[in-house]
Amino acid sequence: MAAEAAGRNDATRGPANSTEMEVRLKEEKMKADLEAPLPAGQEDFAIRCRDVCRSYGKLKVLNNLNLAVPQGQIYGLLGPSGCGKTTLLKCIVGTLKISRGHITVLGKPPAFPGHDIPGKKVGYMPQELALYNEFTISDTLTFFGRIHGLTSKETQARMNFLIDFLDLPQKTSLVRNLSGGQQRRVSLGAALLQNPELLILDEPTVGVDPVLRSKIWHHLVEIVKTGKVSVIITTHYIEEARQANVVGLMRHGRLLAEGPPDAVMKQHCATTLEHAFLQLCETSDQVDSKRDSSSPDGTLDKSQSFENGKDESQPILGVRSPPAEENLKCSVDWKVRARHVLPKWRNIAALMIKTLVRMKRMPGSLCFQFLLPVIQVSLICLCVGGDPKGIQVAIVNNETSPSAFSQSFLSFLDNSSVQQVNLSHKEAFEGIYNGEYWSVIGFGKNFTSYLTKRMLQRQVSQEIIDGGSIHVWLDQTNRQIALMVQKKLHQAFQAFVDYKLGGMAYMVALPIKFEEPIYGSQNTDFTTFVTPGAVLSITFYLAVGLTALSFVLERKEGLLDRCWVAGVSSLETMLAHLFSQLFVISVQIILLLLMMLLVFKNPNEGSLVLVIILIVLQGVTGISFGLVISSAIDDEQSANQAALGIFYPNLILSGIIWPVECIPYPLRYLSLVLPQTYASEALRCIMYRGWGLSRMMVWRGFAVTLGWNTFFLILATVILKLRT
Ligand SMILES: Nc1ncnc2c1ncn2[C@@H]1O[C@H](COP(=O)(O)OP(=O)(O)OP(=O)(O)O)[C@@H](O)[C@H]1O
Repeated sequence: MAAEAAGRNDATRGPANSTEMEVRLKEEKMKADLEAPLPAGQEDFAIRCRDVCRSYGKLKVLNNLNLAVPQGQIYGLLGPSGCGKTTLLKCIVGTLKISRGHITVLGKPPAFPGHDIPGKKVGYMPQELALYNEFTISDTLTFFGRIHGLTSKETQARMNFLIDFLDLPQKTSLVRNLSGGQQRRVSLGAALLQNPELLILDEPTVGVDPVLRSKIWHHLVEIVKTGKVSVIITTHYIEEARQANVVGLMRHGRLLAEGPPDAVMKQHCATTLEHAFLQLCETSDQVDSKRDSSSPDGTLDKSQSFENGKDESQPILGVRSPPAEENLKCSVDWKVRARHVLPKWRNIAALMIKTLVRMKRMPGSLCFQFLLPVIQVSLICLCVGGDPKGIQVAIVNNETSPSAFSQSFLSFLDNSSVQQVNLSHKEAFEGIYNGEYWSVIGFGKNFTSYLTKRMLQRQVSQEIIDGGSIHVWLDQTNRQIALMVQKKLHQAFQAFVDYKLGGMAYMVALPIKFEEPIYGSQNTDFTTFVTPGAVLSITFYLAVGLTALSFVLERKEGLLDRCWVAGVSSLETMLAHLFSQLFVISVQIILLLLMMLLVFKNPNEGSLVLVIILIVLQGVTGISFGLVISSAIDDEQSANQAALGIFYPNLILSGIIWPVECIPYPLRYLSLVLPQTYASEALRCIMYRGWGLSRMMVWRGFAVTLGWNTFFLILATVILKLRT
């Protein structure tokens, strides 16, 4: 149409020049040739694409493309790099959705419920290697065999054949130790494994030596002879496609020509397919430039023509557009639809075994994963929340007598925490200004007599009050140390007056009596507060770390697509990851609890079962959150940034290291909806108050955790589904 339109425009302007005439003649001739009916028996198509469009953002990659792969034949899809071949294959197998048009594969649209495409009817070899590097050849084929539901006997038989046919090394060889060519052959083997009805091979012969290349083509020719297997293959070696029954020449997202290789060469009077293709490209360019120059203003904007989708849509040669009858409405029984949606345990088991085998092959990494939480919780128990030790304080004591009160008082000061250094007034102040001491404690030379007067006389002068006081100058730059020094001084004074006054001590003591605590003990330290929240946080973030990269790497290596084409659904992928990581976090949690309760003697007044369930649920929430990151983000760096970026704000806002009550109000609402705020509180209530699920503060910790869990899992499944 575009060519006709261009022709009409030319006709109004005057006779076309001789080059244009030649182009048009060539075009007409080729059109007539390729529009000739196909030989009998080719009316059945394994694949039909009609007016298929697909864009990446504004880049229109497939442009009203029509293509038909006859049943039981080899179709060679040829075209320069970047013309859209891989995109088309991905649309055919259903890993990419088309923006417009229709595709039928073996009679039904891709991903049609119960059709097994994606599934065992199709063998797909993507352009990327899409192999697990830690697997052996045998593991690889066994994994795909499991997904396709082959018995181990069938898998073994096919494996032996493929190893022999593809000239592969021993089946116990690790994929990562194979050469590039060998790896590609293993990838081809995985596509051929289940004897699929449809083989979709994206450049299977790249990096393969000519002898094996010819062997592969020979095999393809053999398997299509039965008429039951169809093959679509892309290759950069145009000449090898002469062995195909039909070739399609693709450029700029549309098919320039489609037909048997001999016919294509004949009509271009070319001796090779490559020449024929070159000529087609030239003709296409001439038609394009002619169309450009015939636009009203002489400069047709190419992107505009792409946008309206009309000009570019028409193949310059007669590519047979399948009839409209293929707008078939396929109905499907609800049971089949339900089976299609429900996860298959076979696939989940295969994926879980895969993850466990990969873990087994990386024992160092697995041990590290098991030990990391134990190390982290040990560090927290050892280093956070305890009393500072060995704090140097300068003592300026102007009393010299050994029986002086000051000496007695200082003997009650806890020596493990406070290290006393006796100095002169000048040295002590120089030292504290130079940061050598955290405090200066001073006693006047009449401290003993003045303190006695303060204690016993009803009224005393200011001088006596001052002289009978212990003077303390603190370096308040470290609040914890300053608080500790103050606390130790109070304790020492209490012990001193108890010793000096015995039953009369009440006269100088603060009239506040702290009774036995209702919950916890008098000596509860900050570690006790931090540990439960820290345990949840460690479990959550290790689980995020375990999963955040899993899909990112698998997607990048084409493994997700390959599994998806083999019939694995997003939900199955998600559940398999969840279950296999559950194993890892279970071991982590057991080690962590042993360390916390038995080694560091953290108190637990409540149900250990509730404690374990809450920690496991937090781990599962971490896995689910990791799956969200993994499904939404494409590269490792961004996934790492997302996981790390969320770590600090969440830790600070969840009331783990400092009470939520300190958070100013608008921010506190945010804090309360985070996954670990109520959960940490619930864990503290179980462990230190011995509360159970009947208490709101406990059950709401579980409820919030479960809520986040469900939300993350659904979100991850939806994102993964939308992106495949
Ligand atoms: N995920 C993507 N996002 C954006 N653009 C993409 C994406 N994948 C492919 N493209 C672009 O789409 C165009 C077609 O790519 P495609 O991989 O289908 O080409 P191809 O014909 O298979 O090339 P080759 O033979 O080199 O593999 C290219 O311009 C490519 O840059």
